[in-house]
Amino acid sequence: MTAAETARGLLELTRPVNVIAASVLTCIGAFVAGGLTEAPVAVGSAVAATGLAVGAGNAINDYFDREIDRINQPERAIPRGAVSPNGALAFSVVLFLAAVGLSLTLPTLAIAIAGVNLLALIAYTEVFKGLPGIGNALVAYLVGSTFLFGGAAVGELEAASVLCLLAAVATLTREIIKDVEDVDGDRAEGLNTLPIAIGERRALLVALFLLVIGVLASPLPYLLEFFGLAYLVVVIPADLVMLYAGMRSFDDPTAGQSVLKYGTFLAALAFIAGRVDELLGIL
Ligand SMILES: CC(C)=CCC/C(C)=C/CC/C(C)=C/CC/C(C)=C/COC[C@H](O)COP(=O)(O)O
Ligand SMILES: CC(C)=CCC/C(C)=C/CC/C(C)=C/CC/C(C)=C/COP(=O)(O)OP(=O)(O)O
Ligand SMILES: [Mg+2]
Repeated sequence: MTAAETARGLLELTRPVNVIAASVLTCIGAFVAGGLTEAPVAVGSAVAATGLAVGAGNAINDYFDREIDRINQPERAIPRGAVSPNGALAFSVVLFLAAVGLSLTLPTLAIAIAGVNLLALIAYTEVFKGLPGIGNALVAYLVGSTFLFGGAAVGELEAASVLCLLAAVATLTREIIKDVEDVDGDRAEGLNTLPIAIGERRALLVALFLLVIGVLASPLPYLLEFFGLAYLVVVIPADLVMLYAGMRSFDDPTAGQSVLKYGTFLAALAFIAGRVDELLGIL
């Protein structure tokens, strides 16, 4: 294995798209709290801590999942041999320590959120992932908490709390669909995920029900006057993409969860557009 292949493998372990996306969510949490100009250093530290934590969480997840991934995802860095299991674990520890170091420079509430999240990321795969719905709910909380983390970094949580709930519901939906996609490897490893516990179709119905709740609640940031009209202009198409993804998952969970992921990215863009419109009065 060349150094370049190992470096590529280490980068893959972090799932850079998720690292960037989650970091943007933390930045949005600070942005809607009015913090980008008031506390730029704290926002920068929170964004960097989020990215490092997500990279660490993804790397340790692949370390613990290396046997499942030999069935479900053999092309991943550890099963294909690009990174050794111990190398992945050491890499994850370094990222976790860097996230802790940055988090300790933040206000107390942000430190508390980071502490809970970092412990949750370490415990997720070995403790919570195999519990029906519990592991999904923990990942959903972790994604939603990025908004709280960004808001806590600048001391304002009201708007961030609403975004937290919307992101958590959409993530919970996607996590359930992903478990339907992974049912073979998870069953081989003895994991009692939601689709294994209640059946794949019922799990998808639960996921779709949750998604409909989230979509129906999605106008709240506009109705509560956190965001301007531009938010609705962008979030309504995002809602339609997410609903399509939820329904597509019944015949193709792989396609459904992938389309849903990009629907949530469009929803995150709606948060940005809504806040900019609120500040500048564009629409
Ligand atoms: C209804 C409404 C308006 C919902 C808001 C949706 C929203 C903005 C959700 C945020 C989703 C997002 C951009 C998450 C960041 C990326 C991330 C860390 C996702 C969690 O990853 C866990 C996942 O299991 C990893 O699998 P994969 O993505 O396939 O690598
Ligand atoms: C704000 C701070 C300090 C931290 C935030 C941490 C965040 C946003 C975490 C996002 C969720 C995340 C990265 C969870 C890690 C575990 C993980 C990758 C769960 C999904 O993995 P599996 O259930 O094994 O499914 P796959 O490995 O097939 O994707
Ligand atoms: Mg995994």
